[in-house]
Amino acid sequence: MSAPRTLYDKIWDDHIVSQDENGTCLLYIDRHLVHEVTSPQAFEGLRIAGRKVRAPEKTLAVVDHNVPTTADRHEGIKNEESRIQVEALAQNAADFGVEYYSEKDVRQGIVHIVGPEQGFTLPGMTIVCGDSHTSTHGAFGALAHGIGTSEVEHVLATQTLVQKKAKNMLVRVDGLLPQGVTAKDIILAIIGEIGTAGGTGHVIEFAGEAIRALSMEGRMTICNMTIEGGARAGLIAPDETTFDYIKDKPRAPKGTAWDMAVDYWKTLYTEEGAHYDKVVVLDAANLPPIVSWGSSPEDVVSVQGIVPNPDDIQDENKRTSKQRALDYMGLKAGTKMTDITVDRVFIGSCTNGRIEDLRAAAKVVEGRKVASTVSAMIVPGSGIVKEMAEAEGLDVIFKDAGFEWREPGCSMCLAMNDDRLSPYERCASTSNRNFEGRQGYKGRTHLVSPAMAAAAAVAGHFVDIREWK
Ligand SMILES: CC(C)[C@H](C(=O)O)[C@@H](O)C(=O)O
Ligand code: SF4
Repeated sequence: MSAPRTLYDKIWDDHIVSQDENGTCLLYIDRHLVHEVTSPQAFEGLRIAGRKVRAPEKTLAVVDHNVPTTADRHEGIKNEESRIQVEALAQNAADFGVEYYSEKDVRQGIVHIVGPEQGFTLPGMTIVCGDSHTSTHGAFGALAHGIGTSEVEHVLATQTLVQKKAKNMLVRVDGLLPQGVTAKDIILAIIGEIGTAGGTGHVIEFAGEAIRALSMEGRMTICNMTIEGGARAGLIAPDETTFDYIKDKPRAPKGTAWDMAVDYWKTLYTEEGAHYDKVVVLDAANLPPIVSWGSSPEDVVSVQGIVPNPDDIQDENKRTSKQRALDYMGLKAGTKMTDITVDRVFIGSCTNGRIEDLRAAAKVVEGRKVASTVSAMIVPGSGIVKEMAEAEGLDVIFKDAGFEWREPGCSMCLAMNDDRLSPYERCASTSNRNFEGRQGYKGRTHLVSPAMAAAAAVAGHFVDIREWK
């Protein structure tokens, strides 16, 4: 009998085209997502070599990073650099016969929100994109990770990728989340515990009662940020929640193909006794809402906590780097997190720009007003999310409260379009990265859940959402 296998082992084994003596494999790639930032040279490479895209039907292109999020974008993109990148993708998609969602298409949005929404992302698949947050798709029990531009070219040309297998890591989250605590808090707490290098060389499978209880949106939030914990990819075994989400999505299998697919998807779980190289266990029932205080996603504390004191750190390098983070963030050790005021609030990104995130934020702000000291914006992750939200009247709730209601895109998650922080502005953000300059030169980012961001917008400072009435 063969040794029990993990979910990762199974998907890996199912996609091996060939294998070297040193273990390097050629993997078959089921789905390739493409955006405007990391694809221009890849398409250019094909052009120069006179090659075609091997499997256009397994490739989907969408613009997200550079598109403006203001309503007037439909009249054309004013920023020259952005316009050139967006036009290049449109041209490349047309030239190579790849399906493309432009900023005028309701299906357009952040690539990692679009894939699942269209049923392009399915369990058991290998999925790549020239983007680190491709790990998001692991929520469906797909092996999904980011690749570099030369690999984008390789996948476009061959529909395969050269890979070495990573190790297996398990993160088990037991118990159930308390009221007000979300998937975002789980993943921030995990990264706080394992550090940004904690998952290096591993694929993390998330399991346990708390993960099972999450919606697909919550699972995507968790897998999205796996990459911030250093792992190659994140995985969650598919179950009824997954199948319910996928059913009837535009590209999902239909009829008997659906039944056959579900039968296969049900085999995608880790077998009893399978080996993990590393195991981390967390208790969801004791988790508080989390806020990041520094310039790394591992710099996190409970909203009831204080800004930590770097002097307490033994390791000199670490002490210096955390002191630098405090200086950058303009914070003093010992400050209560709830005393920190914010200037901006950004609700969106591939971490938290889905319908459930907007519902959670709307629930918090309904009938209230954004503080006069705060400027706040909601950026739906896709045109479909925007449409759904508007059908439910969420846009009205947000606009009445004083939020800006924008068009879909990466927006202020990264300073690659017009949405950005000014120097020293402090932002409660539902995105995934808080590096120096991430949201704009000298901007200060605090990572939080959508409900926490919404509450900060109203209060003007961080508040414990568990006490929100
Ligand atoms: C621009 C892109 C290559 C980048 C990534 O790979 O993640 C971006 O999406 C990000 O979040 O920093
Ligand atoms: S929303 Fe942010 S993290 Fe996601 S793909 Fe866009 S820039 Fe990257």
